[in-house]
Amino acid sequence: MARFPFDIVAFDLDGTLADTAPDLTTALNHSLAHLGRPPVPAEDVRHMVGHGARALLRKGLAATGEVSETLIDRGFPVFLDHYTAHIADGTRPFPGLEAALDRLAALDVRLAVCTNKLEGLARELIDALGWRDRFAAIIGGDTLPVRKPDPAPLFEAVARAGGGRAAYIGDSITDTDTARNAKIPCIAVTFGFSDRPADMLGADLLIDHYDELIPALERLGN
Ligand SMILES: O=C(O)COP(=O)(O)O
Ligand SMILES: [Mg+2]
Repeated sequence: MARFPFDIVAFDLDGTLADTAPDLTTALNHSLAHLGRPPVPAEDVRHMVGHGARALLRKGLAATGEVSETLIDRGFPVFLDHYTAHIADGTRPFPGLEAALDRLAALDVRLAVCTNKLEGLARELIDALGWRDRFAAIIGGDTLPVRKPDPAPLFEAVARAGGGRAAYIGDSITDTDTARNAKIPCIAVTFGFSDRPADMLGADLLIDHYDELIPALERLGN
């Protein structure tokens, strides 16, 4: 049998590995309520995720009134406290994900996470989902001085996972831009948080379900 074409598969986190929208929505609305703002519907919050927690709060404020750095500074610790305490209450892996990760591990493929979530939150979530041993590297939005779509975090994830031929899996334009900037092949999931259709993201391939991941990687690498 031909060797699997990738040594490392790196994944975005929110909207790619897990549907984190329920807990992000609850924490965002908790911090908005603290600032006297009405809640934002979960369906809108999905499209606000991908640039980190402060950006999420900024978008939540913009959707409900004025935005200022003072308000963000006041709301941010409230958001973080709530989110940390409830990080996996309603967050679930996307269907078929864990079976696909098992199959990749059995093929000796190393796995990494490259997210714009704060690294500490990403690690908390990965632990809470029982995934600590699955990932050889976890790079967050604050791990380096730059974050996605700068290619450096993805390069760092690949390097910390031991280096080699890599592919990146994501759900947003930030992810496909990151992969293009890094010249790393990219698969976009169609079930994530993107507000634009997945076929507009410029990914090399799309998958509608994690059952399609391994065949897609084989096609991408050959
Ligand atoms: O917005 C965030 O907190 C991170 O989102 P990401 O995991 O899709 O990079
Ligand atoms: Mg994402």
